[in-house]
Amino acid sequence: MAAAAAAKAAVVLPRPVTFVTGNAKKLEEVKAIIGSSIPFKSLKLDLPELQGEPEDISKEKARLAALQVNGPVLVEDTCLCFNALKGLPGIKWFLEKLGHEGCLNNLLMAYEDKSAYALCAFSFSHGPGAEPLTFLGKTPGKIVPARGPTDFGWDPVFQPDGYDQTYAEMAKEEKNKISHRYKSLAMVKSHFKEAGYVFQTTDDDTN
Ligand SMILES: O=c1[nH]c(=O)c2ncn([C@@H]3O[C@H](COP(=O)(O)OP(=O)(O)OP(=O)(O)O)[C@@H](O)[C@H]3O)c2[nH]1
Ligand SMILES: [Mg+2]
Repeated sequence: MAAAAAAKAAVVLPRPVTFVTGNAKKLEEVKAIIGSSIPFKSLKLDLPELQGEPEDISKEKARLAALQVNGPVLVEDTCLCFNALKGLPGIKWFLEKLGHEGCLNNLLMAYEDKSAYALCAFSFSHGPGAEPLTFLGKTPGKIVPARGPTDFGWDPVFQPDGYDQTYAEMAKEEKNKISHRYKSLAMVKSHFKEAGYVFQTTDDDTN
């Protein structure tokens, strides 16, 4: 077969990827982890809080975001899952309504098993109508009484396995080397590297 025929044609995308999120803390971490490896900009949109399995929620978020952006998008859905509760509670309303003690500690009072995992599902869609690709990153740990700064969700009550500190107590750079988000984005970055996407940019695409 001729080399030219064997070479994979580059997929051309109409603009840089838009990372769609309504969560400023997620965005901070995503910027730090992605660095300059993927050309992206961010857009603050509050997408609907869907219910279901994390992978399905993430894909549906990507479909909705691609329609709104009319171009390639990255979204993520993150959940904190308790093994004693078969992966629940997952969703953010538990934390928002009940707080760290009420929700995440008291909920586990009846169980000896305090083990949990943080799960991040990034989805990438080429654009409206394209089937999203999903990348799952998981960090195992346990639920502990809150320790450390309280500026990001359940970080103070999640202590990753192999560490004495909660996510909240760790330096950001340390969390970003082991987190669910880091692991999921490592797969996203590999995908982009292998796919070799070519981005066409317009004047509207500057941050
Ligand atoms: O302590 C934390 N450490 C983290 O690393 C982390 N990542 C997400 N979260 C929280 O978990 C829920 C996810 O819900 P979620 O994925 O739907 O996000 P969101 O609605 O805030 O933003 P988005 O959906 O617009 O992207 C929200 O309450 C987030 O604040 C985290 N909390
Ligand atoms: Mg959300």
